[in-house]
Amino acid sequence: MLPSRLLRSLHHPLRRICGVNMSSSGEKRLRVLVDMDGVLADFEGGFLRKFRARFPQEPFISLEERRGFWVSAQYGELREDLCDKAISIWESKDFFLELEPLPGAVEVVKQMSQMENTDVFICTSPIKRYQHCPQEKYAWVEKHLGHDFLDQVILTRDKTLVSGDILIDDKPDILGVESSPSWEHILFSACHNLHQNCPQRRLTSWADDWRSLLDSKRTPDL
Ligand SMILES: Cc1cn([C@H]2C[C@H](OP(=O)(O)O)[C@@H](CO)O2)c(=O)[nH]c1=O
Ligand SMILES: [Mg+2]
Repeated sequence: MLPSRLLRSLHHPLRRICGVNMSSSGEKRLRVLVDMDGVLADFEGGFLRKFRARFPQEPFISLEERRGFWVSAQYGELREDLCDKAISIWESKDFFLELEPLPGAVEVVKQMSQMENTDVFICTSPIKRYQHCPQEKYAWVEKHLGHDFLDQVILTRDKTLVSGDILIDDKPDILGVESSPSWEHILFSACHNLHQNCPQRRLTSWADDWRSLLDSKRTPDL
């Protein structure tokens, strides 16, 4: 490990060679990965609204009764054919684009990305039926966060490959080919994970103290 004063005096490319992600003031930058569905965009609320509108005669699962990450799994348990009916909702055009932002989400992401020594990326998985979803995820970010924020979008089916200090995500188990991802997974509370006893630290909503959470990951200036 190089002494901090020497590190600070190094030019940017050399800092990179040393593997240290430092700002020009010499402080380490914090890289925050923020999930989209269930964290920024209200997937569960949007799904329920559209499911009930499209299948008004069918039984549905209220948000209070939701258990387990996969919506289609719980609908399939309710009645086998409801699994495919559920899937048809998020495979439809405009489903992802028309999701409402979760309370506070847009404001917090804007504030977070303006914080000193903080890089914010949206890290989201598209569904494999790709006709609408990937394009609509970009369009959602442009609509709610602005065109420039498109530089901060990472679409991947494997979040373990993305490097960061924290990943704020509502899915309790985030698995992939990398068995030791660089990020700490912060579980964002959602109707489907509220009753689960998960080992991760939680952010209960965007009204929760996300600033302290970020600060807890910042390493003091060397
Ligand atoms: C099928 C399904 C997808 N999703 C979200 C998670 C992924 O987005 P994200 O990574 O932004 O949370 C996306 C593709 O699976 O849809 C749910 O949240 N619940 C579901 O039941
Ligand atoms: Mg999610």
